[in-house]
Amino acid sequence: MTDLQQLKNIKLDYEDNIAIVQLNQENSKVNILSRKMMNEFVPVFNHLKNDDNIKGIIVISAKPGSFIAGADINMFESVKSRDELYQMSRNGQEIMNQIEQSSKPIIAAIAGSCLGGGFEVALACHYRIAMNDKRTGFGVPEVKLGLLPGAGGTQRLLKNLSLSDALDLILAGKEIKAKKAKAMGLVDILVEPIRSDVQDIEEQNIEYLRSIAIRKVKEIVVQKPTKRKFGLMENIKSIIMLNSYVRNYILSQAQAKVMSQTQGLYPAPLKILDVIQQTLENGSKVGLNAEAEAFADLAITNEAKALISLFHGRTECKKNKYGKPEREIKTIAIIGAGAIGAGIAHVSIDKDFQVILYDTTSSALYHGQSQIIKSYQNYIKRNRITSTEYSRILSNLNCQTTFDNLEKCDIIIESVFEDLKLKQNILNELEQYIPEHCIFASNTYILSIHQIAANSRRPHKVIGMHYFSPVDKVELLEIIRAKQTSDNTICTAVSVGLKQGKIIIIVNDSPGFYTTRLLIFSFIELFYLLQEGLLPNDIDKATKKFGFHIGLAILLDSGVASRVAIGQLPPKSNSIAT
Ligand SMILES: CCCCCCC[C@H](O)CC(=O)SCCNC(=O)CCNC(=O)[C@H](O)C(C)(C)COP(=O)([O-])OP(=O)([O-])OC[C@H]1O[C@@H](n2cnc3c(N)ncnc32)[C@H](O)[C@@H]1OP(=O)([O-])[O-]
Ligand SMILES: NC(=O)c1ccc[n+]([C@@H]2O[C@H](COP(=O)([O-])OP(=O)(O)OC[C@H]3O[C@@H](n4cnc5c(N)ncnc54)[C@H](O)[C@@H]3O)[C@@H](O)[C@H]2O)c1
Repeated sequence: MTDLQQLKNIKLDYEDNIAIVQLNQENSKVNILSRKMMNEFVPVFNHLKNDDNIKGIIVISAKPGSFIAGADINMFESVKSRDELYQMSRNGQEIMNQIEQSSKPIIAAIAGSCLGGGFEVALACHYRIAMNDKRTGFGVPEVKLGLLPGAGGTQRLLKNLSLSDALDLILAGKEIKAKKAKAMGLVDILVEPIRSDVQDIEEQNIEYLRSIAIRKVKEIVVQKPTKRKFGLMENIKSIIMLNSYVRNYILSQAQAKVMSQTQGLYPAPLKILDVIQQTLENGSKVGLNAEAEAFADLAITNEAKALISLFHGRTECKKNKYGKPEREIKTIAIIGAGAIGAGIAHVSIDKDFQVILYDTTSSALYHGQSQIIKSYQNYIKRNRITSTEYSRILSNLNCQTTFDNLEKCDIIIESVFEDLKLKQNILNELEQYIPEHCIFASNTYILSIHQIAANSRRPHKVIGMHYFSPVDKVELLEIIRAKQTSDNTICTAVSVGLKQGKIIIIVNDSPGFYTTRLLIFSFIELFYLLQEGLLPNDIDKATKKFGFHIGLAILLDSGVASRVAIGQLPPKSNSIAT
C-alpha cells in the first residue's frame, strides 16, 4: 500500500469535508494513467472512500492543458501476453465501476485534454465540470492507436449518448470541445475561463475551476444528487433504440462507412462495432467482457503496434531538436498568393503571426486573400470561431503588391511558380529589403535549395519549407536543409512550422528530398504497370485496396506527375537529415 504522505504524482488537499485529488504526473507534460499513477490513485481513492469525514471528492489536474491524456501507451508495449492485456482492461473497468458506485459524490473538474482512459475516468465520475477553452477537449482516440476504449468507455458512451453519436465518437476517435460535450450531455457545467493577460493565467484558471467544483460538490452533498432527467428527444431516441431493426440499420450503415473508409484494413473499427452489437443485444455485463476481449485482441495486432509507433513518431516530429531560435519570430512575409502561399498565410494568421502576403498583381493577390477569407467565414458558420475571433485573426493579414514593410520581417516564405531562375531572382531582389536576421525559406517540392541560394549574400539563412496542399489540412511540413544552412536557420524554420501546427521532418537537400522522391518511385512503378498493359482503373482499385486514399493513376492525372517530371531522379541519395 502506498504511503499517503509519500505521494509523487498526486497531491491530496482538503477543504472542510471535501477531498481534492490533484493529479500531477512527475516529470511529464501530461497526466497519464501509468502504473505509477494508478499505484497512487487506487489507494488514495480507497482511503477517501472509507474515511467517514470525507463527504465528497474532486478529481482535478494541476497541469495546464492536460486533465488526463489516457492510459499510458508505453504500458501496452511492455506487456508480454494477451491475457495480461485482458486483465489490464478488466482492472481498468473495475476501477471505473468503483468510482461510479461510490456513495460519495465524485466530481471531475476538467481543464485540458481529457482523452481515452482520462475520458473514461471523467465518465465514471458523477458530475463533470469543464473549462470552456481551446485546450479542453474530450475524446476516445484509441481507434487511432488500433485499439478501443478498454476501461468501460464503450459502455458509458453508449449509456450517455445516442447510438449514432456514440459510434461517431468511438469509431472516428475525434476530439470534441467542452461546449459541444455540454450540448451532448457529457458535461454538466461549463466554466468560462478568466480572461486576463497575466502570465500564470492557466494556473489561476485551475484554481478558479477548483473553487467552482468545491462549491458544487458541497451543494450536492447537502441536496443529495437528483437523477438526471432525460428530455423528450432523448426519451424518443431510447425508445427507438429498443427496436432491433433500427439498431441493426444504424450498425450496418456504420459498418458500410468503415469498409469504404478503410477497405477493411484496420481491425479496430470492426471490433468496436462487434462490441457495441454484443452490448446492445446482451447488456452491459456481456458488453464489458467483450470490450476487454477486444482490447486484448487488438493490442497484440501488428496494426496496433504500427499505429502506436506512428504516435511516437509524430510526437518526435513535434519537437524542435535545435532548441530555441535566437529571435522570436513575429512577422512573416509570404511571396506568392497562390494556392500554397494563401494556405501558409491561413495557418499563420490564427497563430498570432503578423503576415504580409505579397503578389505581383492585384488579381492574384485578391484570389489568395479570398481563399483565406472564405475558409475563415466557413469556420464561423461551423461554430469553430466567433466573429470577434474572425476579426482578430484577419487583422493579422496584410495583403500588398509592393515591398513595403519587408524591413520588419523575421522570415520570408517564397511560394511562387516552380522555376529556379524566378526563385533565385526573388531571393536576390528581396535581400535588398529584408533585415540582416531575416531567414529566407523557399517552398519548393524539388528544386535544390543550394542552387536557389547560389547567388545569395547570406546562404546560411536560406532553407526549404515544403508545404502540402491543402496547407490548412495536411499536417506534414518537409524542411530542407542545404549544406550551408545554419543551425539557427533550421531552428527558426522548425519553430515557425511547429507554431503553425505542423508535424515536421527535416531532410537533406537531395533531389526530390524525401516526399517527392517517394512519389517518383511510385510513378516509375506505375509506368511499368501501364506498359505491361494494366488499365489505370485497375491500378487505382489495387492501390486503394492497399490503403492509398487516392489511386496512383488518378494522382498521375491530377497534374502532380507533370510537376514531378520537371525534376530529375538521381541515381542515389541520402535524403533523411541526421
Ligand atoms: C488504467 C488502465 C486502463 C487500461 C485499459 C485501457 C484504457 C484506455 O481506453 C486506453 C487508452 O487510454 S490509450 C491512450 C489514449 N490517448 C491518446 O491516444 C492521447 C495521446 N496523446 C495525445 O494525443 C497528445 O499527447 C495530447 C493531445 C494529450 C497532448 O499533446 P501535446 O501537448 O502536443 O503533447 P505531446 O508532445 O503529444 O506529449 C507530451 C508527452 O506526453 C507523452 N504522452 C502523451 N499522451 C500519452 C499517453 N497516453 N501515454 C503515454 N505517453 C503519452 C508523449 O509521448 C510526450 O512524451 P515525451 O517523452 O515528452 O516525448
Ligand atoms: N500546389 C501544390 O500542390 C504544391 C504542393 C507543394 C509545393 N508546391 C510548390 O509551391 C509553390 C507555389 O505553388 P502554388 O500551387 O501555390 O502555385 P500557384 O500557381 O497557385 O501560385 C503561384 C503564385 O505566385 C505568384 N507569382 C509568380 N511570380 C511572382 C513573383 N515574381 N513575385 C510574387 N509572386 C509571384 C503568382 O502570381 C501566383 O499567385 C511552387 O513552387 C509549387 O511547386 C505546390
